[in-house]
Amino acid sequence: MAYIELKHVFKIYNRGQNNEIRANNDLTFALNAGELTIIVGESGAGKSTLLDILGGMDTITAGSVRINNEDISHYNYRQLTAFRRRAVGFVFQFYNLLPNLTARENVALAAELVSQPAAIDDILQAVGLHTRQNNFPGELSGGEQQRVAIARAIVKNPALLLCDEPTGALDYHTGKKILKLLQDFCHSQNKNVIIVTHNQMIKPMADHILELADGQIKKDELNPTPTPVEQIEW
Ligand SMILES: Nc1ncnc2c1ncn2[C@@H]1O[C@H](COP(=O)(O)OP(=O)(O)OP(=O)(O)O)[C@@H](O)[C@H]1O
Repeated sequence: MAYIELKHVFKIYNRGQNNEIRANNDLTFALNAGELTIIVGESGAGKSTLLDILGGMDTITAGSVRINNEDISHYNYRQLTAFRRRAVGFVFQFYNLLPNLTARENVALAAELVSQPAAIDDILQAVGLHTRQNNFPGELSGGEQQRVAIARAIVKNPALLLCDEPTGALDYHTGKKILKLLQDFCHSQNKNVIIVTHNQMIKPMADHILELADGQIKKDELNPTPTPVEQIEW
């Protein structure tokens, strides 16, 4: 069953003017429940715009966006905020942690947003941060900070986890560990994980691959046998 369904989605900046930009230009696709999806494409292809739309952080110019049978395309600001809190976790390239809160406090704050969060101790353990939970972000390495960011996103137990270049600021080995965490979260808990990346080499880890160019879908492929992250080299 489709968990996400987009039909003829347009996101147009400066509509009708001669400098009109079609960041998303007629996107139609469906993602099944429980899929790890990788979205690749050149800079400016419209990947971040699409991720923002899927996460209810941006509105569309035309078309429809259904997520888990909710049509979010006509939601107002308040409805989108409620949708984001309830259903979506975000992981960004530069972590976006609150610097004056410890790792544990960053995660605890996110847990307060939802009615049924996961246990904070279990999540910190799962991302391997239980021994560093009382450290502030500035005292942690890039990889550790990204693990806090993932813990903060998954403690909400979101059905949909959106990741924008989650390994962009990390070295090869640390990046690989982060991707493994994301793949495990998706497959062990049957969650929907979407990763935007410039790295074409990690496509084999995905169940579903979307390639964007000039705001359009150039390829929409299913991968019935995703490769475990530890077996991928790049
Ligand atoms: N707020 C905005 N106003 C005008 N144009 C915008 C705005 N946001 C994005 N764009 C344009 O929309 C297009 C798609 O941008 P987007 O950030 O989605 O691309 P991307 O594939 O994520 O690129 P990158 O890999 O460089 O992050 C680009 O041409 C960008 O300049």
